[in-house]
Amino acid sequence: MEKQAILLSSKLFQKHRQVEVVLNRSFLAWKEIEKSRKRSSGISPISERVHSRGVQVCEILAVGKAEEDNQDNTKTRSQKKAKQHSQRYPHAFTVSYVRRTRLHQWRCADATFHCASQELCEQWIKVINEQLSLLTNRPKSLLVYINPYGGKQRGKRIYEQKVAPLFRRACISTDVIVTERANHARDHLKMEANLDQYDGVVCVGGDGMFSEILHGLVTRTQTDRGVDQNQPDAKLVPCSLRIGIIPAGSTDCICFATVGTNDPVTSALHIIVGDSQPMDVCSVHHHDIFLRYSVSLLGYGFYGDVLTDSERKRWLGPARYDLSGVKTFLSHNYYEGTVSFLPAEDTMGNPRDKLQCRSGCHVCQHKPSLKDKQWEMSVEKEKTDKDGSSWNVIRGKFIAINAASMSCACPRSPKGLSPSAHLADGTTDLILVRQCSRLDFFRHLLRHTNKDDQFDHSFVEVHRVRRFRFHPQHQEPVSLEGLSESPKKTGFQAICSQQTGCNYSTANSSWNCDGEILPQVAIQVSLGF
Ligand SMILES: Nc1ncnc2c1ncn2[C@@H]1O[C@H](COP(=O)(O)OP(=O)(O)OP(=O)(O)O)[C@@H](O)[C@H]1O
Repeated sequence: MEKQAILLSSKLFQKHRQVEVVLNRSFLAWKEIEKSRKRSSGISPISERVHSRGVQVCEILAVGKAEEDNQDNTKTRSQKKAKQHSQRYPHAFTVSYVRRTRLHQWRCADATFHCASQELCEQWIKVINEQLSLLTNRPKSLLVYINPYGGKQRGKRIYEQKVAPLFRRACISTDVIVTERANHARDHLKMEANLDQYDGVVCVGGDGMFSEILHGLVTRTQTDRGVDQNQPDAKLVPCSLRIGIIPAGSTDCICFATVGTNDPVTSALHIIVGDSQPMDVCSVHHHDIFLRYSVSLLGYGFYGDVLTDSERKRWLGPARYDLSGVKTFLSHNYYEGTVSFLPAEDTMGNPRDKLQCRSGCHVCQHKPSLKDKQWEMSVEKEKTDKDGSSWNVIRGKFIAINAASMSCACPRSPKGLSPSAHLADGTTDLILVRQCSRLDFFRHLLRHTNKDDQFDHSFVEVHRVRRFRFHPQHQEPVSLEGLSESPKKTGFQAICSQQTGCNYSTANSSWNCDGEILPQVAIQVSLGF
């Protein structure tokens, strides 16, 4: 590897120990040199034990003058020594940086260095700041939406106590909006927010809140660029702003699948250092009318029923999912319909290859370009128009039909619904669970929590697809009014019961679209970007 030129190197003090601190363009390293006498075979040579530490410049959050420590906390001998040193060398700077702890968790650590002179201290601060200013992917200004009612209703506290101090430390300016109603953030993003002044949007909440913000931002981008969302074949224009998630919901599945944990501090640090992860967005239509976007799970049958039931138990908090899960499992409903899908034949991975999608994933990086996709789309249309041969059609009775555009891992199911699903390869994993015994379905569900292959059952099949459609066997009541509006969270049954002449049939389930219930059962789904 090419050795980088040293930008600055000095002998400084960290606590009472002397350290050699070296900075190059990508790394800040400090090494402590401790002299100790070792006795061996009668002679006493002086040996040097070297402890070295370091941090990549891209993981330094901030550098600044160290705050004076006026507290009298000198109890031990080493604390006394450190205090004497800091009095002798009062000019000090603190580097705040990312420290990786257990399993994907990040913490903010501080290293304070005492300098022999004020000039040297200021030089260090200046040179490190110059290097930080070269990192152009870092946000400087963020628009933050907090859902005060998500999860255990701790969103505001989590933001103020754990996140805001880190943003301040990293000199990120923020405009904070605490939402006052459902869809407040979506509507604000769609119509009011002056997006030019921000580098990103932060969502403090759960998956439902993320979905709101995604809809606001994607819709605003399409409207500004004249894209008709009602066209299932329309190529969506990617959003220029990134969305950061501070988990404060009940499941936080999207945060868990992208970061590997649902920890607010870790997420805040990823946002500060400018990490980003592209994400596939599915558009869901009903007879050429746009319904919603989805980035994680579209689930009909089991997961649709769990959500419908759990929405009536919101007062129970996150525990509602467990209760509704057990109730739905015991009901053991299955639903008849036809699933048609266009397999993703040109993708490098498959749903059972046990490859986990991570940041910089090579499968996502080899996703076909927009140009290839446009070509593929016209071929696909020709084939479909002539004989429909490129679409696979499956009719049957299903306990669950799930489309996972990401693993959908969460603390309840660390592997997720589709452990090898990719975040940005332009596909979704379509999982069909056919009618089976309650015991078999239980075995399948159990495999989401252990190492066994959850697709290795005769009644389960999985396909990596670019598009799919579903038609229920039983006619659904039709009301096209207000379809493209976000559905209320009261469920399909409740929506129907409010409409005269609408006869809901329990022969149909409803779609759970990233934690929201869709008002229609027959849907077409295509990958958007
Ligand atoms: N001020 C508010 N009052 C009531 N509802 C709100 C408010 N702000 C946002 N919401 C709605 O609350 C719903 C749930 O929020 P959120 O996703 O943050 O929490 P959750 O449902 O507990 O978590 P998860 O989605 O991870 O299960 C969202 O659909 C969002 O539209």
